[in-house]
Amino acid sequence: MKLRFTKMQGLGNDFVVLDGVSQALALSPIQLRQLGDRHFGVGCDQILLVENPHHPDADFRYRIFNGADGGEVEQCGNGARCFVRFVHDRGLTGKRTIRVETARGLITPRLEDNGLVTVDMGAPRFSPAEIPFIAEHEAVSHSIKVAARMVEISAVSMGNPHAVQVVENVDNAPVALEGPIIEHHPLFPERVNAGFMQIASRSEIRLRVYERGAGETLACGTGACAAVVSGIRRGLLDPTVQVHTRGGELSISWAGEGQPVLMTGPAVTVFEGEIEL
Ligand SMILES: N[C@H](CCC[C@H](N)C(=O)O)C(=O)O
Repeated sequence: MKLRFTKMQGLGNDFVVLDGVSQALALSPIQLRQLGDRHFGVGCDQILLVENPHHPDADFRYRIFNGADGGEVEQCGNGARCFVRFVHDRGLTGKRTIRVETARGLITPRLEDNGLVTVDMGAPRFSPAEIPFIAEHEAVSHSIKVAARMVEISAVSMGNPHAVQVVENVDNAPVALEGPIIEHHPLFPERVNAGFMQIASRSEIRLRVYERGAGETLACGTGACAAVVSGIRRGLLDPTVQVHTRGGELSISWAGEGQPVLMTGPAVTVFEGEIEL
């Protein structure tokens, strides 16, 4: 079948975005993997499928599939910003603040006058069962065995699971070695996104994320949220933090337990295309 798509990126985290509102779309895992393949398909970190909502309070539903394995996941921060630009630029809504149904609840992105997008990502969750993470109790951090060493990680859910560690310098952090080991760690039954955070100051971090089902990406929006939240809980960060990723900057704010995480950053349309699947 011939499929029209829009290629987008948020800080270099790139997406194939599909309009499931104007047309009914149902793609198989094989077709999703083909879309995500950078050699035999379009190529992207994630595929975003925009649909009409099921939830009565939502304007849209958006589903997220990791490009490398076609697996459906609960949340995507950079994708949420691209989603807003997509529905706005395609005239699917005249609203600038949108209620969006995701697999793990409602989020509220807003298209700002300056072209950036601010997303209320909802409140982070820390209980092991909600991550999910196999642990006796909730804690700010847990020591887990990774290769030949013990690593202190903070387990956080932004709807999707994150394990964040603090490193001296992200440029020489063991992302390639430890990322896949943490992603597939037996203590994370649904796998996990592995964050490597360098504390530059109380209001600035540098971050690299080895993403579940995608490998290291140039930026990870939910990873930035999880890193800032874990840094605040460790007493290392203030409530508003500039996050320097390899793809650019995000601003993340969190006022504390039970409060939503706010993320602000860019969303860019790269090109429109058509592919025979
Ligand atoms: N790989 C993630 C989904 C995409 C998250 C990321 N691209 C973001 O911007 O939050 C997961 O499996 O949970």
